[in-house]
Amino acid sequence: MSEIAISVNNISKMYKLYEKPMDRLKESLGLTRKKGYKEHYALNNVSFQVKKGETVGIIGTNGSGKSTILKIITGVLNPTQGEVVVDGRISALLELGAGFNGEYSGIENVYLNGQMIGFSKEEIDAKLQDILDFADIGDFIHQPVKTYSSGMFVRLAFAVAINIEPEILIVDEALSVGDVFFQAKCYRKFEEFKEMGKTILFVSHDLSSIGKYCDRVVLLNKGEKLAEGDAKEMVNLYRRVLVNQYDEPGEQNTTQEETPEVQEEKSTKDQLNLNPKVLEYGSKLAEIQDFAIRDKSGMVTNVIEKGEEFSVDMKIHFHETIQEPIFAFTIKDLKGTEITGTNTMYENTPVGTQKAGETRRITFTQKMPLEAGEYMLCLGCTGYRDGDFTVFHRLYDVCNLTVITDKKAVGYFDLFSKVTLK
Ligand SMILES: Nc1ncnc2c1ncn2[C@@H]1O[C@H](COP(=O)(O)OP(=O)(O)OP(=O)(O)O)[C@@H](O)[C@H]1O
Repeated sequence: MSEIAISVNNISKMYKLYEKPMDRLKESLGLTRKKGYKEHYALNNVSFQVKKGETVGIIGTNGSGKSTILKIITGVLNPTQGEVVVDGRISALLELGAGFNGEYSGIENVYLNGQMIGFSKEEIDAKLQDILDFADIGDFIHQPVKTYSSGMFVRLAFAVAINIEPEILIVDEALSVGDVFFQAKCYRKFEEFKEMGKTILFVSHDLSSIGKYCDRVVLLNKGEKLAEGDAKEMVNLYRRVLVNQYDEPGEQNTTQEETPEVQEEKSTKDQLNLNPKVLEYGSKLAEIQDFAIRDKSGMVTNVIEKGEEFSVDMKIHFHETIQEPIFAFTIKDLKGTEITGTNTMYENTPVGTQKAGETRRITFTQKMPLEAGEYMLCLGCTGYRDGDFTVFHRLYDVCNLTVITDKKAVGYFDLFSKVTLK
């Protein structure tokens, strides 16, 4: 019996991107010899294997080809080149609701899905209760699925996918939808699956789950396999990709060798994943010209590990003499709630008088207590002029801050509890 559950061999997927819809029509009717399209490779010669019983993660930036490879493996999409060999019954959770018919009720869809994978009505009858219990969506199960919220959709799809006893489970991000309890239930099922020696292939942006569950990780970048290997190593490499610090082999670029000192001389903010729609506010008498988030080694990055030291720094140029400016940073969640933050006033760090034409660089260094997730960073320089509170410069949601961890906690932050047992 083969050791390999999934073998992806030199897979490429090319899309023709037409400049004008008419060009597509002309070509399909054979009316032109001119190539009116650009070739876009969603995947370019990608190969990897998944052994039976392994949990393998696929990571990569948006558009790197993660969903495309899963669709090709599950047969939803045909590759332009290459082949995929699968050994074992696959159950896949791809895009929301894929394989569901919106007009049918939840129950009808359970039967539809089961029969598509090759189960008889009797076999599905026997599994129905487990599916309904796992989905736990009450009477909605009798409603057409087009009336479901995305969370309900995922509950039902996941319940079907895992209760039909697949040998290979393929999941595309679905777990990020739905409430935390349901996610926890799904991850428990993941662990059960792993223990039963089943094969799991999953795509996620949640680097904590990748680190926790994957035996191995494939890192895709711009449609190509950049590397594959140990989860921690790949997550670290991915962090470099995220801040454009990964050099492709053969590129005349030395950023990978850069020390924090070399980075210092250049603009640091451009090494971060910046918000293109940053909102600015203030008189700009003092202007935030540059900033950075750094990990404990001093590397500029948007990704920080929970519990590790990190720093936020900014470079401020003073266009006018200002007495006692206040430098501040705030971390918000994606809903805009201020989670934490501080400033030089709260930290009892008097800044003194800054003369017109001067530039200062201020660094806040602290441990990251926040729970894994996505946050936004805001920066500010304020103060008092003639007794009135004045905003000199504020940058709202200037960049994202991703916190990763393989140690979970409940809620927004970790208490870092010490546990004693007597
Ligand atoms: N039908 C299509 N026509 C043209 N291009 C497509 C099509 N589907 C996908 N692509 C392109 O293929 C590339 C890979 O897309 P894919 O959805 O696999 O990326 P991904 O890594 O899953 O991204 P995300 O993290 O945003 O889900 C992207 O550049 C995308 O724009």
